[in-house]
Amino acid sequence: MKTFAEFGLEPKVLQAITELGFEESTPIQDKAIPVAMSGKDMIGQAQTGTGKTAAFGIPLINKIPVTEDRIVALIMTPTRELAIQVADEIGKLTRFKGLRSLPIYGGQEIGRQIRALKKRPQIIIGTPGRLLDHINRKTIKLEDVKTVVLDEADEMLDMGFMEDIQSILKLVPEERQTLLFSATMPANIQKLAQQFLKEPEQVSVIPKQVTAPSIEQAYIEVHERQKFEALSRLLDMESPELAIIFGRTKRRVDELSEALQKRGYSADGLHGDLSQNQRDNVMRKFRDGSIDVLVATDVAARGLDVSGVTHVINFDLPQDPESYVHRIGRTGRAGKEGKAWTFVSPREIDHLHFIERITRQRMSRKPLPSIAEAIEGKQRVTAERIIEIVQNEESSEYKALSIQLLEQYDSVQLLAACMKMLTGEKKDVTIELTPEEPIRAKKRRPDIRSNGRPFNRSGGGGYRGGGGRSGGGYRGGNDNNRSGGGYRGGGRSGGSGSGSSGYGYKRSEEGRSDRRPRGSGSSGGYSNNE
Ligand SMILES: Nc1ncnc2c1ncn2[C@@H]1O[C@H](COP(=O)(O)OP(=O)(O)OP(=O)(O)O)[C@@H](O)[C@H]1O
Ligand SMILES: [Mg+2]
Repeated sequence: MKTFAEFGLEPKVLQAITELGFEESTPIQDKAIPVAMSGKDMIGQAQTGTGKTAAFGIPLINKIPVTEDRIVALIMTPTRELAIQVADEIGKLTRFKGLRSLPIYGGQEIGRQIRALKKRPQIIIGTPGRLLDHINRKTIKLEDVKTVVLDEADEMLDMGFMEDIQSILKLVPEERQTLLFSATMPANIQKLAQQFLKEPEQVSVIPKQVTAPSIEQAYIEVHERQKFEALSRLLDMESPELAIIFGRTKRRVDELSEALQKRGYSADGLHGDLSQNQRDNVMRKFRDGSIDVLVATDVAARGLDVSGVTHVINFDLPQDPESYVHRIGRTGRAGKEGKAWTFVSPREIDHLHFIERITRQRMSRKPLPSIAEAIEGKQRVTAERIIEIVQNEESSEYKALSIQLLEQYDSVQLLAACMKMLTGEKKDVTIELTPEEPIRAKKRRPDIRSNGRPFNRSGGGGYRGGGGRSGGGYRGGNDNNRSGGGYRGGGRSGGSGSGSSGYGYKRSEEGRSDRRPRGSGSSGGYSNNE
């Protein structure tokens, strides 16, 4: 691991990194920053939550002169939320240097974006659809772009953005640097790379398995109709700080978040059919902790970095191994620990094993949490809250009455009554979810097993072959909608337990801004929200 000072970055960029609290570079940053600074094209792959954004962001910001007043860098992301989050991180990194960056995504009023573009940002972070819209309106010109980053390139392909990306890149001068990043690199990514990258250097930090080691993975075999009960017991037993629950379809997400609310959980849903305002709100509430359960489709699977996400629950089994890897990667980020639970119906068990094979990672089989475990979990949380109040001495105004009560009643009984009140009884409402079809095991190509390389990076012969999406309803329920979504004002931030892993994630306390929603990103860059 290096300190950032060793890369030969501008002092103002270094200062911003220090401000963010990054003390050492992560392994992918170690490898990718020098390559990016050399001007070469690059394919960068590393596990979820290992700092790929800064790996491309830092060299990008370092190389743009402050005097520049044209769009010289373009970053593309598959979803709106990700565009906003990346713009926020870029904004923070350029805080002292004072470059201007702007997120451009569907769902936000275009006039507002046009006005913001008049301030001459040097860096645009956008979703392909809306970018094209601006290009067609001539409100964005790409003739001066010198660096292009495709974040989550494989997902953009999967979402059918290939043509859009082609049209966009045709307008970018050949003389440019192109960087492509993702945690997963299915073989078809080579097609994109061949077309758009020039002799790219492959930079990857993939140890044995593609999922981050900090994530504990388990599954529960459960019938479709028992899933909700299983979920509510699991939530009680585990009492996550923040949890993301993935459902297969928009309807599922709507029903599930409503059902959770009815049962008294503080949950809300996110999917591509919500208005941008709604999406904004949900993300903001989740980031600042005013809801602690986010129910989402795969629209939230990629790239989102919300600190404090301790649990990911796959209420429905994901369609493919990549989706699994990215979904569970919303936890266990920046060296923190996380837990991933996956529900699988008996008929889907083959598909689960298929995912295990491709990710080269076993999930441990767990029984359905019992009612007793659920109750115990809830009581534990109550006890922790009580102890916290005791330790912080926050209850002195209750002392006089407490003494009186203790004179009359048994102390254990009193405390038990307090705990009962605090824990709250579960609201007894019947929940009926529309059942989802089980996922059928995907047709496997014979070369997958013989080749055995998860997320083959070397082209040819790997999982998914070169052929892009397989047809026939595979990924049918996915709703990553092309126009992306909007969450204004950034607020992502992830502190890591400093030095928790000795793996390059040290982050000093000053630099942490955990779960504090930020306003307009940072002073240097401007973001779209004002
Ligand atoms: N050198 C560093 N030290 C400490 N924390 C870091 C460092 N670099 C990045 N981080 C933090 O780690 C978290 C994850 O980073 P990032 O979102 O870039 O991950 P990623 O590799 O892009 O993951 P994904 O594959 O899910 O998109 C962020 O909160 C980021 O601020
Ligand atoms: Mg990322």
